[in-house]
Amino acid sequence: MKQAVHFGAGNIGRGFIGALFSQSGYHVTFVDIADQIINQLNEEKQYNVKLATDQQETVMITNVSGLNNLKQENEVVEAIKEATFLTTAIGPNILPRIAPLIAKGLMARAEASSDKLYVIACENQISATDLLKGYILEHLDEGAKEKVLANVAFLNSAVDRIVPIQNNQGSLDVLVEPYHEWVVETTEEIPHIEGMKIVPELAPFIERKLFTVNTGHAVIAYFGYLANKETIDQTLADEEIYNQVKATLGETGAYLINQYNLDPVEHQKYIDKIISRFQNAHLNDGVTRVGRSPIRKLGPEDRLVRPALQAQKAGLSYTNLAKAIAAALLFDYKEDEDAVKLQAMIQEHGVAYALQEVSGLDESSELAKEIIGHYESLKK
Ligand SMILES: NC(=O)C1=CN([C@@H]2O[C@H](COP(=O)(O)OP(=O)(O)OC[C@H]3O[C@@H](n4cnc5c(N)ncnc54)[C@H](O)[C@@H]3O)[C@@H](O)[C@H]2O)C=CC1
Ligand SMILES: O=P(O)(O)OC[C@H]1O[C@](O)(CO)[C@@H](O)[C@@H]1O
Repeated sequence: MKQAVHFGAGNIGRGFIGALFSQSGYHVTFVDIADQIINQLNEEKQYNVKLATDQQETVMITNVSGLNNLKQENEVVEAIKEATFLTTAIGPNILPRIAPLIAKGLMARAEASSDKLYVIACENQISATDLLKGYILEHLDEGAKEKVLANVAFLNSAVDRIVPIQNNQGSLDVLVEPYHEWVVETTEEIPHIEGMKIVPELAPFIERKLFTVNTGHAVIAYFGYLANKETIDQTLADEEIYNQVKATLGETGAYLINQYNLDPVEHQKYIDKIISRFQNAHLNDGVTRVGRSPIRKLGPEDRLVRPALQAQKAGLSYTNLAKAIAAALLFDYKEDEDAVKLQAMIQEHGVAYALQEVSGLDESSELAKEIIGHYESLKK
């Protein structure tokens, strides 16, 4: 049987990427540090993916097992030797931590076989696979690099499926939205995986997705949090926030249409479809999950700051994006490590310092001034 090794047996791992491999006839070895999930995967060897619809259709996912990367290094290396695909859905900040073990696996594989391996990081981050490749190469000497690179293709991708935090402690089952899109960039022929779309150039896809799905989601999460809402769909029922989301996606949309020559009517349909996905009450998706890791989300290349800077560069409006960035700076959720760190930074050094530090925005820039203005009004 064909083999896939997937790092991160969490929501996207089990609910999306691992499920597609299994449905394409692969055995999936999930690699994670969560003992409970790993043990359960090995005992039950299957789980259900449930669609968040009125009917709650269920798909059974079989041919799965698990390994703990902290305790079973050798077994992970062996699994990598046998795999056709190696994927991750673990969070961009975790990629450097798994890179040494992947490097070991790739080295052992290069010694043992010349079969091709496809490595794809499935994270909400532009060029996540390139980042992972960079971290892996740091752990290989020159000779090893050449050997490894001869038979490994590193492919960037964009992943889109909303998988909320699961309220089913002790179960491997995953509730997911019906919609999904997995776009992988390559010009070579690669083994067919159900639901994987191949494109020669990812930039328009990942920017369109990141600056519509993820920007829109972030706007809802941060304004929802400020308005004491619990979930994304509840927040969207608030007319003022709904209009704020539409206005912000109007700004990212104008940039995307201009940058990638998109058809404005088609792009508006894409925005409307995404807003309807956010309105799915079956997902019960918390604003604190979607707003998680605000330092990452306020990064210069991420879903809020990058489109604002790009819109500014193109002479387009970015005022609603600036307002959303201000709302993100007010996300003081105590259980989020990033949020706690960000609030401490703002408290100690002020918001202008945080914008410089986290988003790379100079306090004298037009964007920073506008964000700080909105920040002061929202704080009241
Ligand atoms: N949940 C969603 O709807 C979507 C998530 N994504 C992206 O997918 C990635 C994963 O997100 P989720 O599945 O939601 O997160 P999650 O928290 O459900 O899953 C992450 C998994 O990684 C594991 N993990 C953490 N540190 C590890 C380590 N050092 N070694 C091995 N395993 C480790 C955790 O135990 C957990 O099982 C993120 O980059 C996210 O942005 C992308 C699209 C949709
Ligand atoms: O996973 P991240 O990057 O923390 O962001 C939360 C996000 O997860 C998703 O639910 C799935 O893509 C996004 O739509 C949302 O913006």
